Amino acid sequence: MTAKKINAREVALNVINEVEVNGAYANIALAKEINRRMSHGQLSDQDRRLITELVYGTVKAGNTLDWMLNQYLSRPLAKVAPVIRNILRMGIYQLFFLERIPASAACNQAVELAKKYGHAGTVKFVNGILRNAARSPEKIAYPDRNNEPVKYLALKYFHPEWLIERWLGRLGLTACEALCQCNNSTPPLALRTNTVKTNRNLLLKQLAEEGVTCEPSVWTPEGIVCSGHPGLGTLKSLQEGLFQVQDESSMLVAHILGPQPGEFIIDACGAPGGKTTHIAALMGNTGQVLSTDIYEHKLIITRENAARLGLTNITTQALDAVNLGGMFPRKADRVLVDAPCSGLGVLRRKPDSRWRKSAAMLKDLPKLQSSILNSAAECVKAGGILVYSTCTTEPEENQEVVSAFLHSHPEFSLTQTGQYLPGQQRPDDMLQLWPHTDGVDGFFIARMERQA
Ligand SMILES: C[S@@+](CC[C@H](N)C(=O)[O-])C[C@H]1O[C@@H](n2cnc3c(N)ncnc32)[C@H](O)[C@@H]1O
Repeated sequence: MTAKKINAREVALNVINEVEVNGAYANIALAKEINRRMSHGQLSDQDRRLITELVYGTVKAGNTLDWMLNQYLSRPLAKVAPVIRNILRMGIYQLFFLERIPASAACNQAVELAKKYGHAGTVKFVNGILRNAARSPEKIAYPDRNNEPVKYLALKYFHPEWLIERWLGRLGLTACEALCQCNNSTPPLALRTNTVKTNRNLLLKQLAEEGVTCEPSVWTPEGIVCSGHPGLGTLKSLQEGLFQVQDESSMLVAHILGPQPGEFIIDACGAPGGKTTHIAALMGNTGQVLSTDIYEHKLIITRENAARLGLTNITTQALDAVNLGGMFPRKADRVLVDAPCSGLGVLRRKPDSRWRKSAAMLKDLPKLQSSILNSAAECVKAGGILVYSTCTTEPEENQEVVSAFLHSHPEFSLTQTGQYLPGQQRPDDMLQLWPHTDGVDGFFIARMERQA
């Protein structure tokens, strides 16, 4: 029996609708749909690539596509039915951003979808708008870069204006533009060698044999950066626990914490265990890492990772980290607080994440981050180390949380965090990494020491 031929654009439309109408996460909804169709043999590699490109592009460029469509519409786009709106968005995305797709194909396919999901009126409407856009692309004139930089950057690079306003004020136009550009690029896949089972050279060799194009990371001694690879799930080296997927900047955190064999270490916001398993490996599978998280279902993944990597020095406990201090007072040699944060340093990882953030988060999160840090700090022994990290770029969640903590905790002092980097050291007291200047995920790390 031959597998039913599927329409890649229709699959993409269904995923985009899931994201827009039901609030699904684009990467999860897309992976689910692709896996389901692959298992039924319905998708070629070419289909898979086109669907991914259409979903990621349409979701990521949402604001710009709506602005573009409004240049050709005589009524507000918001009044158009969601499914038709998404057909239009996907159509105009192909017209303006996917050069290899002929305009006629983009229009015809959109019309076919409108026939299936709309009525005679909507078919005419979709056809009219997209053919007009294809005929008159000059109607799309971006705001002037120097006179209206916020609007220009927001539309040109698909970012919310509130975020551009923030970054523009702090970074200036050139750097802000570079950051936005970087947020639209595909990040490389980074792997952390599991040093309990192998070493980086051996793993590089095995990965090459498995068809992975990769090279050593310059940031950490166990990091590997891949520029091409087959499906991760197919790699024997993954099943054998020879590596953990983890971005290079995230790998720096455990090095800066500096775990030693035999110690007792608490990872206060530990799931799904990227840093927990790194700490445990740096301890040579000795001592104990207590990895806590508020969600038990996430700790299951931590335990699965630990088992796959062959690490037996990890225990997990579901708890609210704001209560940690009373539970393990002065018991730990080192404590890591990898706090829940806005994630503004990792926007390039998920196409819809930039549209899920709000300025309000930057008011609410610091309160939780401070409560967790204050409580977790009580677990640190005299002479012990406390590290606070986030994957965001915003001072309210980073420098300001740490400064307020240090102000109210004179028994802790900041050590020069940049000095503890495993590669090239830096003079920074608190370390802020940026995608556009450092080429890694945006990350913040501060290392503190308890005197008494
Ligand atoms: C940035 S993620 C941690 C990532 C993890 N350290 C890693 O490297 O894989 C933050 C974690 O904090 C957890 N979390 C949020 N609020 C918490 C709380 N009040 N107490 C403990 N964990 C919390 C979240 O469930 C999330 O897993």
